[in-house]
Amino acid sequence: MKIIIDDKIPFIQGVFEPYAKVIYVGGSDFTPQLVRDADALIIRTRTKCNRSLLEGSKVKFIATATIGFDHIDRDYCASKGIIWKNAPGCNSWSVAQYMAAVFALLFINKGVDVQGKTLGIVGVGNVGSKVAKYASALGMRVLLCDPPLEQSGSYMDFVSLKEIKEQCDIITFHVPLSMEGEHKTFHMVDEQFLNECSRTPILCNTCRGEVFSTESVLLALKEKMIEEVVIDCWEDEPAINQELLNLAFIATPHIAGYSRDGKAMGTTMSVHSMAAYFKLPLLDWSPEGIEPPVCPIIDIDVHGGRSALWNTIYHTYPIEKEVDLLKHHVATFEQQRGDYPLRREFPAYTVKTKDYPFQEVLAKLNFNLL
Ligand SMILES: NC(=O)C1=CN([C@@H]2O[C@H](COP(=O)(O)OP(=O)(O)OC[C@H]3O[C@@H](n4cnc5c(N)ncnc54)[C@H](O)[C@@H]3O)[C@@H](O)[C@H]2O)C=CC1
Ligand SMILES: O=C(O)C(=O)[C@H](O)COP(=O)(O)O
Repeated sequence: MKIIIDDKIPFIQGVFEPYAKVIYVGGSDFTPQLVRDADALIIRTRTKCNRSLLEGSKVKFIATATIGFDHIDRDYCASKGIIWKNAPGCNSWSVAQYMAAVFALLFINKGVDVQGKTLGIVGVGNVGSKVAKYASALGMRVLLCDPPLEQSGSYMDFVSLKEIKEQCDIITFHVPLSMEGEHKTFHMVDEQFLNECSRTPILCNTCRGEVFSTESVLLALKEKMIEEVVIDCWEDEPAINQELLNLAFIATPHIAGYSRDGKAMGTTMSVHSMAAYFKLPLLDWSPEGIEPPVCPIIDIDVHGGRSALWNTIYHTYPIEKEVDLLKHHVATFEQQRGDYPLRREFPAYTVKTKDYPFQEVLAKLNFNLL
């Protein structure tokens, strides 16, 4: 058996070597020649699995260590009997932590506390539901919009996209990229959407770049129809729009899901799906040696009030450093992703505080308490 694995997938080296010939390559270095005699590919979003890559190959199985799967041509795979698996939810807490870090930076840099503000969440799956949990814990009013889920009979309270546009101070998108159909998300945020926003909102895109029309968002920013944008996912990565980069309040290189925890889970789920498909004895494999945070104990001043809360979140994820890096060195977009520093999620931290209401919020954010 021959397996080709993206060389930026952590924890996986050595796992399949007892059972297969394994080759590690960069995500954009998968070629038709390389994959021709491979049985399986383990990839990330940087490998486009389509006819041009796969035609004539003997690939039977593709595992992507990501939530999104828009980089896989599902129709082509179905036509050739190629099975693929993504890693649903693997890094969803990481994206929720990213959004909490966005709210912390709004307070730290702009003095804006999101408490009492209305957050619209478009797409309430694995990521959106966790963002809702954190936002509620932080005192926001949360509106949920997910027509496919609503139509499927979900028990949640949903609102329409119209209500999101009318009522929200911040709107965040957690939808998959879909190019067609009733619930198409390609350029969901376009000129019409922006014209219909009543409250000059902050817009956040941590799902896929193509969900926003760059041109329309730029115009809306310049005309002050929206307050700010937070962009982690861009059209045409890594050749992103320089003007949008300059104007964005938060601009990061598609790393919202890059906590070490999320990466480890993506690898685990891919190993398990390979094990199930090829009947390998790896169904209970888990990664070893996930690095602890540099400063895992956070000691909080009892009288710190809300600023202590925001500083606690910022301690786990000083997102501003990543924004500065991207704004000053956009040419290294892919390298910044490849060399992403250690980020651990909230459960890897213990907070020492005697302040009871504060403890309650921290517990809802999944911190440990002492
Ligand atoms: N920036 C990053 O690093 C990351 C980005 N992502 C992106 O986030 C997306 C969402 O992830 P999950 O929540 O895990 O996926 P999910 O599949 O669990 O949830 C997506 C939700 O969006 C809903 N949806 C689909 N079309 C919609 C529409 N037109 N309007 C409103 N809702 C719609 C679906 O019904 C579903 O409930 C992924 O597909 C991926 O593209 C995911 C992880 C990390
Ligand atoms: O999981 C997803 O979907 C994502 O967008 C990833 O977090 C980004 O993944 P890679 O580009 O590293 O595959």
